[in-house]
Amino acid sequence: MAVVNRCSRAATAATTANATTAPTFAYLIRSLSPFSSSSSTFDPQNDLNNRNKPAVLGTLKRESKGRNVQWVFLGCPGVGKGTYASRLSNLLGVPHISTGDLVRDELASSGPLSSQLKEIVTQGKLVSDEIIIDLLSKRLEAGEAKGESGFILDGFPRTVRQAEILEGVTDIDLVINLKLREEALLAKCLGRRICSECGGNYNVACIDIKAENGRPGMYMAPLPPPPQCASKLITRPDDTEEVVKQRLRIYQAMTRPVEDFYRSRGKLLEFDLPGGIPESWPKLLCALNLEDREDKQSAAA
Ligand SMILES: Nc1ncnc2c1ncn2[C@@H]1O[C@H](COP(=O)(O)OP(=O)(O)O)[C@@H](O)[C@H]1O
Repeated sequence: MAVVNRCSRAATAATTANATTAPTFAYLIRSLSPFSSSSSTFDPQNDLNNRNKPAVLGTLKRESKGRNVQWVFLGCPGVGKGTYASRLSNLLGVPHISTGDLVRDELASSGPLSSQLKEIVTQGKLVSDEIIIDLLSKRLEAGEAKGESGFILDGFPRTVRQAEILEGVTDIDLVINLKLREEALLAKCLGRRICSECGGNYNVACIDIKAENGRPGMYMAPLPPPPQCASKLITRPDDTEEVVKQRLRIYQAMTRPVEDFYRSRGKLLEFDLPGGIPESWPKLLCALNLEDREDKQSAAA
């Protein structure tokens, strides 16, 4: 995918050379104990003037200090964090790091943590901050060794403590808070399918919410697998109705406060998904002042 910087704001960080390194394992672990307080970049005047707009979109150049973007995706289970984080990662050339994927990789590896994690994940609970930071640190460290810089985090931070630890070790430029109507979230989770062979993500749910009481309708087409994956689809064990409802409750209790954490620092970009990918992707790019030339060309073809 080709990226064009339309207004020189969000994309600036993506196109400049690497100047700082990703947080390292040692940094993150050191910050765990004793518990470190956050290094706030809160600017009350800026925040007051930009109630609905993250200050960071206007000041990204200064905050990014010439390195690749360090963005975070927030949002309820099923909202589509993985889909949009992965698209942006391709567009901006930075790694998409999903802590959910790290947990699932660890589960699949049958390592020492595996059985402990299985119990937690299948109950829809959160893994401890210590374990998740350990997994994330190892992933960042491996990426650093390969020359990666910047990241789009998906699924981290999920608690205020995780956000504070992250804040203590590196600057997050922007936090994209994806939002979707509640009635669509459960259906989207239950419709998720993964190809057991290639790892591709699909969704068999067709969301068709009718307009009602002045509220507009919403349509999200399924994302069907290609024929070669159709017979190899699996469902995540934590995508059952009972577990998804539990994950949604935990999101409200543990992760909702993370939105306030970043809102108060002027870093939160609220994005209401208007529908499926064809509608939402161009609007998200527009909100980020980015343009996907290849996407436009293929749409025009
Ligand atoms: N930052 C985190 N902190 C604690 N647990 C996590 C974190 N990220 C992932 N997990 C664990 O992995 C599971 C799957 O995460 P993820 O794929 O991000 O799911 P979701 O679809 O709920 O966003 C979570 O329910 C939780 O058990």
